[in-house]
Amino acid sequence: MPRFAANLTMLFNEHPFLDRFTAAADAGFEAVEFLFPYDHSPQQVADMLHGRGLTQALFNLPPGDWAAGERGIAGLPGREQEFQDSVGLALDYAKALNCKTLHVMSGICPPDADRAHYLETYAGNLRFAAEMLGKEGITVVVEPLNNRDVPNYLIPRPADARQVINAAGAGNLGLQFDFYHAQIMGGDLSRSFEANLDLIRHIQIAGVPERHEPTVGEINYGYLFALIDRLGYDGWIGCEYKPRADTLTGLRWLQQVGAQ
Ligand SMILES: O=C(O)[C@@H](O)C(=O)CO
Ligand SMILES: [Mg+2]
Repeated sequence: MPRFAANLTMLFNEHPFLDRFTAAADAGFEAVEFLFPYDHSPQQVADMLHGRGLTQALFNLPPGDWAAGERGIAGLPGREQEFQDSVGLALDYAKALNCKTLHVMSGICPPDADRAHYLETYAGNLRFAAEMLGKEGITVVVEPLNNRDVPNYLIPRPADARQVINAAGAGNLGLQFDFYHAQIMGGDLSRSFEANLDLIRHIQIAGVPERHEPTVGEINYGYLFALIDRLGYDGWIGCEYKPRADTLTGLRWLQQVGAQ
């Protein structure tokens, strides 16, 4: 059965961020992930993580001005210096958390912009990040985001991620395969997962369409978990969903798919 990591951005929101580590450990998780740790010092976050013997599966580089609608800056022409500085900041956290997988968000490409130029920019910045972070044994991942939740995201489909990873051409670049986004962008999940297995370094899950518990909605995760095992993926699977009610009650889905 796959190994699940609690996404602390979405789960355990009953607690302040730093208390979610304890809540996840108490619920039986051995690993966590989250979007951004930057409101707290690396030491504060590391103390909570290591205090409960948890593994940090993944987090994201700074995304630019999130409140203003930015969803990453790595594909935005003219933001290269800011991006390079953000790699250094993320590295400080990754070292403190002993985190070996970091997600670099591409950003949004306005409909009237030169998409090829954005893709070139993203590939160049991914190359930079992969080289700098690779010295610490870190893998850099690209995640396609569906264009209903994030209109005009530069990388909406696994095929777009594959293209830019190939263009960047570094061995420590990979794909973050979020079944929620992949389903919304066309589905065919089993075949798409298998076709991209060579690049997949992290997985995330949620129900579709509401992004609630994996057992709520149109995706048959019991089938997919068996497939994931059969194909030999042994990395973490991030539980990145919005609980319908409280987090602990919602975690009954783990029993329903035979995971615990
Ligand atoms: O799927 C998501 O939304 C996240 O994994 C992410 O990193 C961007 O918001
Ligand atoms: Mg995701």
